[in-house]
Amino acid sequence: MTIDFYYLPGSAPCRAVLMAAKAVGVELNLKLVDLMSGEQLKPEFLKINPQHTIPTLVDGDLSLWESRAIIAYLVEKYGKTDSLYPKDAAKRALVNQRMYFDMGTLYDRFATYYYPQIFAKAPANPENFKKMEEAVGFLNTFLEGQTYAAGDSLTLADITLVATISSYDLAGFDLSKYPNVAKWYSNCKATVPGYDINEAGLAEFKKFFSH
Ligand SMILES: N[C@@H](CCC(=O)N[C@@H](CS)C(=O)NCC(=O)O)C(=O)O
Repeated sequence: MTIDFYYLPGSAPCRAVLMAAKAVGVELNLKLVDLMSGEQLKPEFLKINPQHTIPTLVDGDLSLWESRAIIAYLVEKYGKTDSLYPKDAAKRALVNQRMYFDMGTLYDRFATYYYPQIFAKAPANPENFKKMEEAVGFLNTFLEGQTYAAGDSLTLADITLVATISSYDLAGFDLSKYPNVAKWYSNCKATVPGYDINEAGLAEFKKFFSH
């Protein structure tokens, strides 16, 4: 059965899903949604996702959005093993914590600082920059003595976090001040399946930073 995936290559949460699908080995039927022309607000798309966000996945009767919910579903439904999203309660709890941190803190603070500048030509707010620095500092602490973001092997936490951290990097945020993050990021670039897809998406995302 075809799994439809509504996305844009540059979007960080879409990049996370594309990498996770690659890691799971599941094929997605890619459907571009042009946010710039407001395609997500068309009635056809609102029927699929009334919240009008991408990424959105349609698998049979299931219509699902929120990238971290999507990647958890892909592993649960199609993963040959549970290594990316362990069934063990404590291990899974740690993956979930990192994914919630990514959504509610790390990515949120990136968006709060950069998006008004990119999309509304607003001046930079130094207070919001400090919040971003604090968030990357938290990640640096979580990664102390760790090769991976949660546990001893690659999980969905690494995939979603690297989609975000690569956006920080692209925006010119200096990651070298956070040695654990820098080391982990470099390891992710070499080990996350489909990282080349993330790179290609970043090239699209870059256009917003060059205007
Ligand atoms: N927390 C969501 C964020 C989704 C999101 O905000 N997507 C943006 C693009 S990166 C979007 O679709 N914006 C269009 C809109 O909200 O109308 C996720 O991780 O999937």
